[in-house]
Amino acid sequence: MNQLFEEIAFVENPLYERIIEDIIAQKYAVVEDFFTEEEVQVLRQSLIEKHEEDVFKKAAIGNRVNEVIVKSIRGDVILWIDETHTNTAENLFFTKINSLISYLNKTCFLGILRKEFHYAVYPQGTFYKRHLDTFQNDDRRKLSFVCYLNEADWLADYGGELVLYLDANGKEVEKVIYPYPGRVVIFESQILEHEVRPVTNSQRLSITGWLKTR
Ligand SMILES: O=C(O)CCC(=O)C(=O)O
Ligand SMILES: [Fe+2]
Repeated sequence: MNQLFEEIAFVENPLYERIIEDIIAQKYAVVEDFFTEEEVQVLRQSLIEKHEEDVFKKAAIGNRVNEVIVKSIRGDVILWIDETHTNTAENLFFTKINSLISYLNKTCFLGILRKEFHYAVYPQGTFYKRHLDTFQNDDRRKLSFVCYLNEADWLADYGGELVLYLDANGKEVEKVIYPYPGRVVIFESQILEHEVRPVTNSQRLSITGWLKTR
């Protein structure tokens, strides 16, 4: 009876199915409609308010217990989001993230138990050199998630492209992704090297995070 109930309760989600198919086929997914336009606006406002409070810190490399700040590698400033003290914007963000996680765990047995997310601001001239999102002796990050919160009139020539380095039958190819507002990129943290190219115009805004096994 219980089992029957669970089978009826599972509703296929076309958006999540598309994300899963793309990640299986190409190790990444780019989604334009993960959040609604209003949600993107609310999240962007939340980032801007917190950034104005001057609580962002220079981003480090290495994990949280072993971090160093190296501006020649990355120049963004970040603020970790505490899921136990969320505002309305962060609440709606985590509602969607949690729904994705529960879907992934049900359909792909990914075993995602933890997550971590931060706001990020890349001031003009900053970048994040080519890297992998996993650390030595720490392979808990499974999927990387980025949502861009730039202004609606963000142009391709403002820089700040995310470049994924893909393998095409042994040959490396670049997948260039522009940080247009609302765009979400999800990719395999342990496989895809990537970089953020220098930002040439004002500042580049985003939320970045990781779905982790423990
Ligand atoms: O903002 C992006 O497009 C990617 C950021 C990134 O690679 C990171 O924070 O590890
Ligand atoms: Fe990264």
